[in-house]
Amino acid sequence: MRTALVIGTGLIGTSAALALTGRGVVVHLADHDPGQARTAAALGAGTDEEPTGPVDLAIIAAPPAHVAGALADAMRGGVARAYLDVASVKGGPRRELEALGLDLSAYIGSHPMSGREKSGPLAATADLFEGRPWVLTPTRDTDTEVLNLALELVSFCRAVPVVMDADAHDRAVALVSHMPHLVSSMVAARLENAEDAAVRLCGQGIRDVTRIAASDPRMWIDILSANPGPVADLLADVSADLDETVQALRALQSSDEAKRRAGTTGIEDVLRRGNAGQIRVPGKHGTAPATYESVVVLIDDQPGQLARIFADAGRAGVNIEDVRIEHATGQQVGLIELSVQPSAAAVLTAALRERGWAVRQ
Ligand SMILES: NC(=O)C1=CN([C@@H]2O[C@H](COP(=O)(O)OP(=O)(O)OC[C@H]3O[C@@H](n4cnc5c(N)ncnc54)[C@H](O)[C@@H]3O)[C@@H](O)[C@H]2O)C=CC1
Ligand SMILES: O=C(O)C(=O)Cc1ccc(O)cc1
Repeated sequence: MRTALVIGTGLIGTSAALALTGRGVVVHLADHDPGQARTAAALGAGTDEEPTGPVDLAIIAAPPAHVAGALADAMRGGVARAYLDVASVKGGPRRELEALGLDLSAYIGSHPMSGREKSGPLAATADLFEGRPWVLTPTRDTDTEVLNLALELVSFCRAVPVVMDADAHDRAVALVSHMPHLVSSMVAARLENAEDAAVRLCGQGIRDVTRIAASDPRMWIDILSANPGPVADLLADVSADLDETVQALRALQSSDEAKRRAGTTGIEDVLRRGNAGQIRVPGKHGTAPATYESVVVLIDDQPGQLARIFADAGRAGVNIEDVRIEHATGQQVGLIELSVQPSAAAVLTAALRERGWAVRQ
């Protein structure tokens, strides 16, 4: 990738632009508020001058509700060879684009799983995405060149590509991002009218739990509006836990010893389930790649091959955690190494063989 256009130069757009500029890519910056693009340019993220011809990759980093419109305008203007968005929700924007009747072979949805509670270019950093998962949601229609440019972007930002189906992504982020965001807001909301004497005692625990509650509500209304069902289902589960925990705590206030014992059991249950969930949270840099298993496939170096293999993996219900592509010099074939969870390796191998792929032993 030599040239890129970032449309929406806030936290995410400017962070990607800084990373790309640092890798020698010529980056053009655009925002519906020209002041934001100017600020990003002043930070060294690129130039706010318009490109003179189509760039290699246009990155749409506007709020989710504006993604389809901004993408459609950019595609109709032919500003790039490939188009990618970074919105936190993937199913809705794709369906909006489909409804607009655009040719989506030059488009790929994506979502860097890294961000901050702050917005705007001044909060941006070149290393924001380092070591973090960056979800790509190619479909069978995605051109291989477009997928390759997206992989290049992820690699330039030193993130880890994870290939997923758009709706599976939306269910996953409901669990690991959207529902926790609301819970964080609800905990923080308890502090609004609390006494100063109490708030002064806040320690690291409540800082951790409430950090993301400082985010811009307008952005989160957009995100939650695009993923309401999965988030509501998860919050209903949290709500059931809350009801049981309230009952257990009330039982602890009882004068009846048996009830108090039941209360202790109830509290212990939620705390132990919390321990069991917490140990599954990967460290900042995700699960170590060493825990993945590789499935290696020989592919023809032809348009659409990569997108097809990812779509077949998605259909088999397997998430690709990482990809490495090796092109055999002078030959029309390449080797693609798909890293997956160990439990998924056999499933993926069988599913790909069934669909005619040359999976290596
Ligand atoms: N904030 C976070 O932690 C993360 C956000 N995202 C996604 O990244 C995207 C951008 O989010 P942030 O950078 O946090 O927001 P931000 O508020 O920092 O920046 C958004 C920028 O887009 C501009 N904009 C709005 N509508 C536009 C349009 N139609 N055309 C051009 N520019 C437009 C705004 O002026 C603003 O400068 C969103 O889709 C969000 O879901 C993804 C991962 C993390
Ligand atoms: O600040 C944090 O820890 C986040 O998790 C931020 C975040 C916000 C929105 C996303 O779509 C992804 C990440």
